[in-house]
Amino acid sequence: MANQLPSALKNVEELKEKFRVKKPLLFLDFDGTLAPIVEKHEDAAISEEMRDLVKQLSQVHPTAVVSGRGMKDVSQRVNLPELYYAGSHGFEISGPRNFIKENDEAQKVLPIFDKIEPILKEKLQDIKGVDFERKKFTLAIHYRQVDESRAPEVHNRVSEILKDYPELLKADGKKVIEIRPAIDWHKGKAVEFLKLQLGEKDQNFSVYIGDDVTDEDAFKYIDDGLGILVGDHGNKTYADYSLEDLDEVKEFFKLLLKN
Ligand SMILES: O=P(O)(O)OC[C@H]1O[C@H](O[C@H]2O[C@H](CO)[C@@H](O)[C@H](O)[C@H]2O)[C@H](O)[C@@H](O)[C@@H]1O
Repeated sequence: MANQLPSALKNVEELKEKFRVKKPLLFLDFDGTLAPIVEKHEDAAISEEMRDLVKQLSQVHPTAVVSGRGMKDVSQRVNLPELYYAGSHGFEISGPRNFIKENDEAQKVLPIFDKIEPILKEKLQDIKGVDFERKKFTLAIHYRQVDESRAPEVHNRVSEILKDYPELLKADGKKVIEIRPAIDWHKGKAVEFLKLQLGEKDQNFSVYIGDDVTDEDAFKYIDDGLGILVGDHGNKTYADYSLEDLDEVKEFFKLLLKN
């Protein structure tokens, strides 16, 4: 059981009771929550069953997907055009009827990403298995396929280069380093923004489901709802409940859909 948190499955009736008082808005992370973690980031996929459950849920409760992936990438993988999507850890947001919102301050940092990407690639080229994933507003350096003994070297080399770029900061995820604009914006703030698009002011209750340390920004930030941690990322969590894995996520969705 993740982090000794109470199980969202075992407490589902209590949660549904809360939903009767205030209408829930659902915020769902992608990798590790809707799609299983796999070796190569480009192979991640949502199952038909999970997609169908998210579709059904979104017809009952306003739903958004909040991901570290690029916005286009995650929206294509989920492939439910009726949903809102926050990509690049919330720096880019899209929604139905061509809704687009990008973080203006982060736009200014884009040329620095263009500059630093080849430098990092050159510095890390001798470490077998390092893989880059450029999103519009963030750059991921994956090391899932790097020999474990060399992972600290990847971190150290990236930190060393970033010392010259105060406009960027280094964050960690599951076997990935995420380079982000050094701006006070994250998944939690993206959720606050999305609440205004999806719900009515002060009338809703936010439910955020995620598995990674970057989801903690949302767990911490949401003050009118609850967080559900999938699995265990090994760090302190601000979530309120847990689900063990994707099978439990599906089970939880099925119970939410039951009258
Ligand atoms: O916020 P999320 O939707 O959970 O995205 C977080 C990162 O997920 C992806 O990387 C992770 O999943 C990969 C596929 O399972 C895995 O190979 C990798 O080790 C994980 O870190 C994605 O590639 C990143 O861009 C996201 O930021």
